This record gives sequence, structure tokens and C-alpha cells, in this order.
Amino acid sequence: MSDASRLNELRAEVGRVAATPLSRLVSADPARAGDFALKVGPVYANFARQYYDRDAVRWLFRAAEAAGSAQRVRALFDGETVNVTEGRPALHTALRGDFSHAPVAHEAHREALKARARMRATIEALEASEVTDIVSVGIGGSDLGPRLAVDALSGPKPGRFRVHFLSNVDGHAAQRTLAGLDPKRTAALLISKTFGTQETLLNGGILRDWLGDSAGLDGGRLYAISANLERPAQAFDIPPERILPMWDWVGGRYSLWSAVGLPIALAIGMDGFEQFLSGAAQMDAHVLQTPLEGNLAAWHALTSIWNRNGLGYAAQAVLAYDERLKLLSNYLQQLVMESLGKSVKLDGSPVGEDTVPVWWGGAGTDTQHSFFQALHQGTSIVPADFIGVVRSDAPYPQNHRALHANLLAQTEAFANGQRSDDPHRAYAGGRPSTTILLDALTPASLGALLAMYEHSVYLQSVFWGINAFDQFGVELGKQVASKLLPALAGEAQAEDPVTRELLARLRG
Ligand SMILES: O=P(O)(O)OC[C@H]1O[C@](O)(CO)[C@@H](O)[C@@H]1O
Repeated sequence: MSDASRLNELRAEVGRVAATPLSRLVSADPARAGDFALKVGPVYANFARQYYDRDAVRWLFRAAEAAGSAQRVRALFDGETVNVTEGRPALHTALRGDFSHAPVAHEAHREALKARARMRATIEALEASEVTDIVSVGIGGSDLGPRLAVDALSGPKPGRFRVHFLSNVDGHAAQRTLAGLDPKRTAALLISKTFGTQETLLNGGILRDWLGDSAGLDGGRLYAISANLERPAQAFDIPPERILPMWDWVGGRYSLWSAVGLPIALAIGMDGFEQFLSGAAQMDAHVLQTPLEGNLAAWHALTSIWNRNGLGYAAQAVLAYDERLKLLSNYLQQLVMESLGKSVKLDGSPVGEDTVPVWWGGAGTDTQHSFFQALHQGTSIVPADFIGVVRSDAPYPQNHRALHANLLAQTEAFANGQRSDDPHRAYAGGRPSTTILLDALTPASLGALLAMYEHSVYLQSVFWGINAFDQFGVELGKQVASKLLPALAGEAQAEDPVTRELLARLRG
């Protein structure tokens, strides 16, 4: 079926469904409250408040089947060249489990195990040293996942190490990160798949100089994690035993499961990191082995397609009702928007449908007091993923009950709205949401949740026929920035007249 006829069919489904308000769809079919829900290990997800009905869901699964979803998932796990524009596989699943007999995937898993052994040895060496603080230097995929997991999983009691993150090229970031740290008790991890990223090289240089002589060949407190094993040695004199590998078959935003996750393992221990991987592997096994209709990632992906292409919603919110998950939306922004922010298909032809919506979010209940007004009464409808945690280890049960009350209240209010004779006080309702609940926030449940999102992203890319694993869109800005560096130093002029004017202002 062509993209155009698929889109026409989808719109016909939407036209039929949208004739009935969301609240009435639910009240007419109350069994959907349980039927539109799945539980995979520690992750429960309920899609009953999405604005579709059973026939629409059936249509979505048929369309996903026709797009070859099941075969493409197998191809991902088998290490086929799913990243066609860069000619390589995307084997993040091999970092978590041995799912395939295909030699390339199997070999990748063996490499991952070897790297894990090196991570463990590195942690033991650091534990035996006087180091108390770790500064993780990296950006994008070399930062957001580890930063989220460390923030989410570090318990209330201090661990063996305090882990800090430095990403932004703005020198204030380095200044703030280093303030209060003792170079003699700090180790730095320079994390960069390419080891060519401007921010990481500049901040890495600051760390090397700040650590001073003791970080040199015999000091042992400057580490690198990279797929480029030569550059850290050349540019930073880091010896091979302090360079941990990653590989070109892992995308940056899918790399937190590799040695890029060393900050996580330092914060929660290597055993905790292994549990994080096991949780992801549990989700992998589910996604690989479960037919689409019972497949959590497929439900999530098809819901996103319905909201984007069917209902035409241009934004998506992720609202974590757990303070420890406040960085989840930052992480998902890169995962989703860098993967799906494409307008051409694998063969270079234009995509026939809209692709990724704008993803953003934050933590409830704070966000209720910032942007929820617009979500309740604004003219744009923004579907939302609400994430909650069933069991809390916080010592204030009354707060946890209040948190849950707010989570439930918001999804209900979004869906059902409330009539009023006063238009200012009326709530239209019809705002769709998915509620995702983790049994508890543990390394395993977080791993499973993030793997679910990864697979949802991949399945959306399969539906649209786009490549989820390249990111050429971010290159142009980098190229222009490097051309402008001489102009900022006063050694050249900018060609673009507006840039010239702004440059004059910036140079004072
Ligand atoms: O790990 P690296 O090579 O420093 O790249 C950092 C990030 O830069 C990007 O290439 C683009 O911003 C991301 O995809 C990547 O995660």
C-alpha cells in the first residue's frame, strides 16, 4: 500500500473515532480500561485514555504488520545494516543480552562482556584509590543517559563516589562543576564516541589541566571511553589501560548500556549496572518474541503514529510523577527527536507523513504549576505519557499519596474535561494520555522503561520508513560554528550579513 493510501485509511479511522468524545468512548466500552493495558516485568502501561477505539487499534496493528515491523525488529537484533546511511548495524540490544545466532550480533555481545569486565576492574581500581569525586565529561548520548540514570538511581545515602556531569561548552559549566572539588581526589571520564566533539574536547582539556601532573601517565585519574581508541592517547596522553571501548555499531543515544554507562556503574555499583542491563534485556526479549498485538513497544509506537499522523498533534509531553525521573524528558528528547527527526525515507525520497512531534516535559507535580494550564485549556492538544512509580522508598507516605492523587487526577481531567456555562471555566477534555507505572524505581525497572522507549522509536521509524540511527541534521550547525571561530577571534569576517552584525555585538 502506498503512503498516501495508508494515510487516507488512517484519516478515515480518525474521522469515525472522532465523532465520539473520548470520555464517551471509554464509558461505552469500560472493559478497555483493562484491555488496553499491558505489563512487561516491572513496567505496566495503560493506553485506555488514548483517543482511539478497538477497530482503530486493529487497523494500526494491521498497518504495522504490513510495514514489516516484526521482520525489522528481528533484523535489528540480528545486526543487519539497519543504519543504511552509515552502512552499519545498531546493536544496542547486544550490549544487554545474547539474542541472536547471527555472528555479528553474537560477536558484539562477546565484545560487550569484555568491556563490562574492564568496567568492573576500573571501578575496583578507583575504589581502592583516594578518589571521592568523578567528573563525567561528554555531551548528547555521551551524557544524557548516564546523567538520567545516576540521578534516578542514586539513593538518599551518599555512595562511594559523588558523580558530576559536565557537558556544555559554556565555561560557566566547567567553573561550576569544578568549584568545591579537589583535583587530588577527583577522576575524570572523557566520554565521546568519536572523540571529535568540540564541547568534550574543550572541557576535557580543562579537566586535564585542572587535574594537573597527577593525572598524567602515572597519576591515573584521566580516563576515556570512545570508539576512537587512538585519539584519547594522542590528544590527552591517556594510556590504553585507561581507555575503555565502544564501537561504531552502537549509536551515541543508544550507548548508555556500554562503557558509556561507567558513571552509572560508579554511582550504583557494577552489580546495579548489570541489573539495569537485565531490565533492558527483559524488555528486549518481550519485544523480540511477542506478536505485535501484545507487544508493549508496538502499542506505544502505534499510539504515537495515531496521535501524530491521525490526529495531527505536533507535540508530545512526557510527565514523570517521580522526582527521581525529572531528567527523563531531557533524555527522551534526544532519543526520540534525534532518531525520528527526519523528512526523507531510507531511499532518500520524501516521507509521505509527518514524522516526529516536539517532545518535551518535566516532573509532576512541578509542571502542573508551570505549563499545565496550556495543556488543559490551550488550543493545541498535546498527548502525554504520564510515568508513575507504585512503591516509593521516600519516608513521607502522605506525600506519595498526594503525588499519586495528582497523577490520577490529571489524566482523568485531561480525558474527561468538565462542562461549565462559563467558557473561562470550561474544560473541553479529549486530551489523550498513556499512563506508565513502574512497580518501583530500580535499576531493572529503569532499564526496562528506557528499552521500551528505544524499541518504540525503532518501530515508529519502521512505520515511516526512515533511519532512526543517523543524525546528519546536527552536522550543519557544527560546521558553521567551526568556520566562525576565526571570526570570533577577530581573524576573519563572517560572510552572512546578519551574522556579521551579531558578531560585532558579541565581540563588544
Ligand atoms: O559521543 P560523541 O561522539 O562526542 O557525540 C556526542 C553527541 O553528538 C551527536 O553526534 C550530535 O549532537 C549525538 O548524536 C551524540 O550523542
